[in-house]
Amino acid sequence: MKIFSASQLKQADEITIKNQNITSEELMERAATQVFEEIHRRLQGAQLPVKIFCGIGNNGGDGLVVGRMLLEHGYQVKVFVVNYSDKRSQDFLANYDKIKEVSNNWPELIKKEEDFPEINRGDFVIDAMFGIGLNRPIEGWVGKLVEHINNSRAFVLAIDMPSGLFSDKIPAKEDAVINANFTLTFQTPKLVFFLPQTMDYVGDIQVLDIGLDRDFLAETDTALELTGKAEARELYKPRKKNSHKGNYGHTLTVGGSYGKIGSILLTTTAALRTGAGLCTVFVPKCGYEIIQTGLPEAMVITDENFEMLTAIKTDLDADVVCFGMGAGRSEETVGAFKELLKKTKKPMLIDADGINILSENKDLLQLVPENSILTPHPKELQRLIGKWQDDFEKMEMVQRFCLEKKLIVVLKGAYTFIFDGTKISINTTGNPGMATAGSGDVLSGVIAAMLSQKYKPFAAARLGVYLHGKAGDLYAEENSYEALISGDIAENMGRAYLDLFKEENGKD
Ligand SMILES: NC(=O)C1=CN([C@@H]2O[C@H](COP(=O)(O)OP(=O)(O)OC[C@H]3O[C@@H](n4cnc5c(N)ncnc54)[C@H](O)[C@@H]3O)[C@@H](O)[C@H]2O)[C@@H](O)CC1
Ligand SMILES: Nc1ncnc2c1ncn2[C@@H]1O[C@H](COP(=O)(O)OP(=O)(O)O)[C@@H](O)[C@H]1O
Ligand SMILES: [K+]
Repeated sequence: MKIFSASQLKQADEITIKNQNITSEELMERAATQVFEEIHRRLQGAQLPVKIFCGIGNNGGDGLVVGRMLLEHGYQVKVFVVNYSDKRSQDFLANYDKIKEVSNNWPELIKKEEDFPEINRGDFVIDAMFGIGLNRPIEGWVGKLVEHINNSRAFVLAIDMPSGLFSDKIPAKEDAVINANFTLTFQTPKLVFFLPQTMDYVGDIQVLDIGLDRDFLAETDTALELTGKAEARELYKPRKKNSHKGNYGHTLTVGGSYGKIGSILLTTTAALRTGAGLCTVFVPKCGYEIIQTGLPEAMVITDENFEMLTAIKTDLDADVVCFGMGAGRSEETVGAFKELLKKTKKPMLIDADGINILSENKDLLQLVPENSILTPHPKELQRLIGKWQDDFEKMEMVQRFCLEKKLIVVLKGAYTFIFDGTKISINTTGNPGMATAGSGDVLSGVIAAMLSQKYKPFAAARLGVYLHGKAGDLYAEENSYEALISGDIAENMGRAYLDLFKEENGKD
């Protein structure tokens, strides 16, 4: 699913109005009807106090329409107009009149702090103050109202966006932003829903298809895309019946050190579970028995050194080399990595200590084969590219790094972002149970196996990250977040593949 910017969405609104020969008021009615239907489906007529806070722009207009429909369906509703200015939008005004026609329960104006209503914990609050039109921080008494709503601990549903969130920048620490439990957003999720600095404001997300012009949406290019089930399914390449293990590539996983052989064992197990044809592991001597016993399916070659990697001597012409997990950063290992880089020509997967070595020896970056994939977590990324002011600057810095070095970066997190210098793909699977030792090692094996099965690097990263998260989700559904250990992710790769082709009421 594409992620459009606020200006692209405004353009989409205009083109839709023109091409479908409707008024903007009709489009608002259509959008807000969807919001109403979703709320009605969830509340089922429950008589809890519903308090709707409407701004005076089109987000407020949506709130008025929802309020009217809830009143018509017998809900216990109070609509408030947060009257921060007199510049009411036309569609707001039209709906302001309409709500007065259906009930004597007219909207109440809020003009100052003294007008704030009481909000109780059991209330259902609808935030329709600001949407994608917010262009400066919420100030004065309106900011205080945001605080008042947040402090109430009522359930808060935001229409389109939580008020106070910008679509293209991070609010300052002191800015007032609604803390929503749930956000019903129009047509496309907004980028800020996925950024570490802003994702907590949004709560659960549901996207409502409000029928904006299909051609415009299809033809308009966006750098940003979400990878959900539909996209992952598109990326998947079925196996040919007439095939052999050579078709699915030979993966060489290189890593481990004394006390950290488990990491490379996890990586290689994951690579085999993801479909690598053959796997060879290169480890220090101390890893020999551990790997042979723990994973009889893999072949093992050992370094001359017992505890760490010192020279990666092998004639194997692997389809993909995956380096770094548990490798450590000793001088000898840095030297071994340098030699490995010199002789590797195909795109590699570099993780963990591999990334740290590159950060400490930036000259090695020029030896990394084009289109290789780096899989840092935020700390590793910072060591590699330096500090950023905020998540927007971080994205720019990563894209620049990818372009300059011709690399792909998989930035791991609650939402994992995949960068290739021009496109950014945001993953939708995964859960907090995956915040556990070794889940990154498993991811390296998964993506390496995708490369060995001849997926193009960007696709390999997208599908690999999606399936890795899905495997974690399927395990957690039955066993809890807490009990998940990283080996479970590898064990559940099979279910993640099968799930690609399961229908779930058309949703992914
Ligand atoms: N046809 C359309 O344009 C549609 C728009 N829709 C809704 O319209 C919203 C966008 O509406 P608007 O563009 O009217 O903008 P908003 O309703 O988000 O904001 C209202 C206006 O307040 C002003 N403003 C911005 N920041 C402010 C601040 N800190 N303090 C005081 N005033 C401030 C701006 O001039 C802005 O236009 C979307 O988020 C969505 O909810 C939906 O009804 C779907 C259709
Ligand atoms: N809260 C979360 N939600 C979703 N995925 C998560 C969460 N926390 C961690 N993950 C995933 O788990 C993996 C952790 O990788 P990493 O930090 O390298 O761990 P390790 O070094 O222990 O292997 C990444 O793929 C990341 O996206
Ligand atoms: K809102």
